[in-house]
Amino acid sequence: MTGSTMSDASYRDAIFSTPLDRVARFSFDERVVACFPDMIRRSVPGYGQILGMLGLIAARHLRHGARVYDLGCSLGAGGLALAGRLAPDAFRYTGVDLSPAMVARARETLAAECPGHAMEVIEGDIRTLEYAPAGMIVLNFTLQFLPPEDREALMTRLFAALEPGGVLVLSEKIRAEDEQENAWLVERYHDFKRANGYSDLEISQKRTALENVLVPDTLATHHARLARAGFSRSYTWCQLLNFASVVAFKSEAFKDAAFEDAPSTPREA
Ligand SMILES: Nc1ncnc2c1ncn2[C@@H]1O[C@H](C[S@+](CC[C@H]([NH3+])C(=O)[O-])CC(=O)[O-])[C@@H](O)[C@H]1O
Ligand SMILES: O=C(O)C(=O)Cc1ccccc1
Repeated sequence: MTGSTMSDASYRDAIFSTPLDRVARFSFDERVVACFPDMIRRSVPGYGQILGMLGLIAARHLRHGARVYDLGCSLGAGGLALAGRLAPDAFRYTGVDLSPAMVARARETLAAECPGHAMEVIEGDIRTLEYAPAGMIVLNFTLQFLPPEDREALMTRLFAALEPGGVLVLSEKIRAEDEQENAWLVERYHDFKRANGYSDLEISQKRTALENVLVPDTLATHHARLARAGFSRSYTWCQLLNFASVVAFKSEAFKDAAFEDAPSTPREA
């Protein structure tokens, strides 16, 4: 490989910059992959900070050598962040993504950037994947793209896959319960995008493309769903405008119980 690896190739996001007769549903195709690092950094407040915290959360909560799933890993940014913080024997990374274009690029990037670390990327649907036991599961802006009716079943399966004492990190675009508060957050979010160089046309066309594709929940909905899935505790540790990140813990108390017997009702830590 010469000075610049394939993984460095990222273009400025101009996908919605020209007027479109018909705005198609947003999808993670080749065009999005080509500009994805620029798109996500200019579009998600706190994205870099949340990635940076993954290593710190893992350092505190991950059993040495345990598996980390990064679900909807896109280009493997979560894996890069963890490998930058943790020793090669501290964890085994499994990224999963449905988009073949994302998976191909993620594999190249992680192979080039994380020598010595155990990094794999699976092309698949996180709703149907057979999960191995894991010490940490990351969903960084992925659950929001699943049909709302599929979200609870996934969280229940992830709870079952987590080892006792394991941690889940769930980052999401959120909706505020109160309509006025929500409108204020969305307006300031559009200001944030404008300040990051997006035009009104880009903001409005992307908004149309994301309708019924990215469906945000409220934080209350997330916490209640996590509790129903079995998580003993969940905390919102980060919120910037209408983007937030939550950690949820599987109690050590499950150590004495068979994995399959984990109850679907919440328990105290
Ligand atoms: N059912 C599914 N199964 C697997 N993958 C899926 C599914 N649905 C969507 N995806 C994948 O979830 C990812 C969401 S992006 C995650 C950013 C990353 N986590 C990051 O930290 O850079 C978030 C965003 O673009 O706002 C895409 O790569 C989809 O292909
Ligand atoms: O751009 C938006 O409006 C978002 O909600 C964030 C985002 C970032 C990358 C892909 C899709 C949505």
